[in-house]
Amino acid sequence: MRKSIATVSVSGTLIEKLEAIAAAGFDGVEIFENDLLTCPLPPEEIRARAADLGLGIDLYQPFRDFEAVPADRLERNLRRAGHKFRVMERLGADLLLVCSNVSPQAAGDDELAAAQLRLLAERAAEHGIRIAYEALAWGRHVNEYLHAWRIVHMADHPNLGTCLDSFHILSRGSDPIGIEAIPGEKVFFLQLADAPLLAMDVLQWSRHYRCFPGQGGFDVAGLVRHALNAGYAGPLSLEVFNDHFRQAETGRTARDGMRSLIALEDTLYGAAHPAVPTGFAFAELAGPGSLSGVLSALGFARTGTHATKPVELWEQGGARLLLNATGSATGSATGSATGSATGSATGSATGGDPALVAIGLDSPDPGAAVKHAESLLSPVLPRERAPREARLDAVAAPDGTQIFFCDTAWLDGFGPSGPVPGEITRIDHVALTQPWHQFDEAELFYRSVLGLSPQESLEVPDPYGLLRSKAMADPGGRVRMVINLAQVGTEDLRWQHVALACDDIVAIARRLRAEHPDLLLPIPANYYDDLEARHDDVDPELRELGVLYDRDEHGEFLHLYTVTVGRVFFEIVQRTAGYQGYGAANAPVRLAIQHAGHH
Ligand SMILES: O=C(O)c1ccc(O)c(O)c1
Ligand SMILES: [Mg+2]
Repeated sequence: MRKSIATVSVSGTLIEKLEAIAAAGFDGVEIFENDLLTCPLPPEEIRARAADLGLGIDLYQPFRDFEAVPADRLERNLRRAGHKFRVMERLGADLLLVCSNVSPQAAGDDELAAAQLRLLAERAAEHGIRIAYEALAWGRHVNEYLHAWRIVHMADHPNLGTCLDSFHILSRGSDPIGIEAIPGEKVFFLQLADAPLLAMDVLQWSRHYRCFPGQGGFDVAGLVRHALNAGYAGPLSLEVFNDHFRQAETGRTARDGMRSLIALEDTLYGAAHPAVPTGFAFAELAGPGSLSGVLSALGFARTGTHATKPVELWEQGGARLLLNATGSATGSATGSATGSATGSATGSATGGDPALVAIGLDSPDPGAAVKHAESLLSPVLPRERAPREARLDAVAAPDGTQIFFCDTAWLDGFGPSGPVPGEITRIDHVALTQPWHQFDEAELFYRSVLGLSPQESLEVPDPYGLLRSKAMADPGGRVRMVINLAQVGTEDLRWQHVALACDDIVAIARRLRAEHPDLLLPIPANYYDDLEARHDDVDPELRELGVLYDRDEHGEFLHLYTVTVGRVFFEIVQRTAGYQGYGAANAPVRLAIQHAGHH
């Protein structure tokens, strides 16, 4: 389908926006009036630049507060519209978005609204222009899409149709099934935006928190399906007002928008994800020395050294960690030695401190997984194949973390290794703090490229700010990823952690307290006083051991944390009876203690 995007969705000047939008592969744009008014070029030149870039100008918008007004205001509104029509002719745009009137002067009179919109459509027709009437969710009288359609139907003019906007429809909780009652050819335009599910004033929600489909909580694909069923054949056009997108890198946001539409089309056409990962093969930590002591203390044993690279394999139960002694941007030793070529941020951000640089995922079909990732515009990392080295398919996540799709052959590079019995059974989850402007991009990446489904979304208080957190998991709960966004004053908080699953955390905690008392994060007595006030059946030994506790409707969660080394710390977790969360209630306690250790 034709893919478009409103210029308001990305940062930059109008020309920068057009260039980035074209580079990302879009077919067309909606030009926002503000971008035109602030552009030094005349409309004819903007038109020429767009044409040179291969972009159609699919829509010009918005035209506000037109309909259902007193006669004197109608005259002024028509005069204003006439001016816009001439601008649009110079621009080569033939569709004008008119959004429903928000003014207190508007009358709640559908017949008046229809008559005046008909008049507008007649004037527009003289210029070869069509009008798409859109119900804003906060319109004074018209704020439901079917209401806007009733007025369009009543006005009955070939140059007047409706514009559907997924945000306005879904934010009000309207059922999008009603779209199927609108003749497809009368839907002149379809705007798409997702949003996190927030309980707030709808105008503020729309103007600051919209995001690309697949980054929020709306079923945007479901709505599009209704429009297609109705016979809609126009563009899918992203229209996103977002405070972060307005500041982020233009090209990157445009590409992410394109990724979102490609993923949406995959959903629409029922393309099943070709290779959802089935488990963690490994987590790779780069940075010399200090981590091996922590791993030994946690019960890991070094079981192999890579044939050609300074990388060690450490194992315990089904958990595998790679220690990469280089700690440099050359990144993962398992597959490519040139991850930096993709613009990986990992190395430079690490600055030599231990950091998590790569995640290996057990994949039912690594080749298909990487092809799918590539179709979603993820940078595929170059592969090197040294003797005895497994060929590995990898892509870069938005923050530069390398994601490897593995079959079991990757282990061959480390020579024969036997099972290492121990208390740890496997990797439970990996948590990565994202740069502030890449959080939404990371969510879309993990959802679309890996096929993970969103779980809980939280805001966690930290002593110096607020941490936004989002969890995602595969259907079997074997691959769990948590992405965090640190909004913590001036400090660049970039912690990452690997959570390790076990079946008896009390035994592990007893041993660690006895043998490595400085390794564990100390938990305040106030925490346990409160815990005992909330639950009268919690094992009192948890207090002595510093084990944290949570429960949900399914089961219990016990966990503890190590101190942080470089950017990395470890968590040990024990889930019982299908507990699905991550101990969110305890996150503020952890953050406060971690910060205390850093000051
Ligand atoms: O926020 C607004 O005013 C606004 C304007 C035009 C639109 O298409 C829209 O969805 C919202
Ligand atoms: Mg809109």
